Amino acid sequence: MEEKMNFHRFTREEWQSFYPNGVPPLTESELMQIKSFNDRISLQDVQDIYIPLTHLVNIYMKEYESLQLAKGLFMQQFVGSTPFIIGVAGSVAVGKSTTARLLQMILSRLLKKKHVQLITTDGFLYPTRVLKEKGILDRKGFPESYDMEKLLAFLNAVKNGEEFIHIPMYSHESYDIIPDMYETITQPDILIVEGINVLQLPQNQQIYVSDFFDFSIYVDADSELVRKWYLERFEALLKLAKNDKNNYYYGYANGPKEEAMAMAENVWEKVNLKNLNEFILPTRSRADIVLHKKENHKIDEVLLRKF
Ligand SMILES: Nc1ncnc2c1ncn2[C@@H]1O[C@H](COP(=O)(O)OP(=O)(O)OP(=O)(O)O)[C@@H](O)[C@H]1O
Ligand SMILES: CC(C)(CO)[C@@H](O)C(=O)NCCC(=O)O
Repeated sequence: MEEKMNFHRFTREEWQSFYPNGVPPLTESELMQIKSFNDRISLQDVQDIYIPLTHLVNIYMKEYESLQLAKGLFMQQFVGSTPFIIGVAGSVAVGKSTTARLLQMILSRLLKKKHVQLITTDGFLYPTRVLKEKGILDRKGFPESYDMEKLLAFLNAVKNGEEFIHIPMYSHESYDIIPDMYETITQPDILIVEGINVLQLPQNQQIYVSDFFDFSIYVDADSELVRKWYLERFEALLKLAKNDKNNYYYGYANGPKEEAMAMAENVWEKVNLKNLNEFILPTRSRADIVLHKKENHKIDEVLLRKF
């Protein structure tokens, strides 16, 4: 593929050999902690893929800190430390939040002094009420469904070291922004920002979201596989919805299964696959790292951007 000329391409074995030892493996309790948030995660991936990846992130961080210091010296000014921001992009249901959580856990463990926080851009979606007013309820996840000004202001506040920043929260269960509930970001050293839109170009703004990123990862897989993961996750959501009247899928969960699955297949095709092809996939070449997955979420290839 043309775009991939901009990348060094490594097999899993090659990538793993870049950091084969020199780091103590994760302890049993740390591995259990990882399993506890998703028991399907391959611990081999953690060791083979994520540990070398966090070391690469550390290299980028050291470079970033030294540039910040040199700029301060040049300006003859004290410049406090500025948070390092990592973007995690990719399709709906490709596994961005799982990757982002793994990265957060491993970075916190390897860099014990660093305060690592994680957010998703889902919180910056317009609430359903506003999407309806704008007539774009069926465009959820597309660029116009996000309050990009708010996301940019948030990233700016993080970089400027604001003490407490409150951001809205999104619920996959209610399929909406949760009213009056906020997440608080408290001066992290590293902030991981996960979302389908993190590498997208601006709609009307002067700056890009990615201008705030110091490192970025694109989680990639064949769209047929992602479709399968989307439908599997939907099935799991349906089970949870069965006895929960407040769940958006309550009606579907208690109706014929084929109807519910046909609806999800249609949403995949008309919304999420379309969004992937039109707006998400074209951002892949902007990432510093591409993690390519095959069946069972197994990472078979890692791409590192050349320049
Ligand atoms: N490494 C992994 N091993 C096994 N299962 C995984 C892995 N990563 C993700 N999954 C599963 O794939 C599905 C999608 O993952 P996840 O919710 O992390 O995706 P996402 O990209 O964050 O989705 P969205 O954009 O909709 O929030 C989930 O059912 C999750 O449990
Ligand atoms: C919230 C997003 C946009 C991204 O996480 C996605 O999960 C979503 O809800 N997409 C809209 C179509 C759907 O219901 O899957």
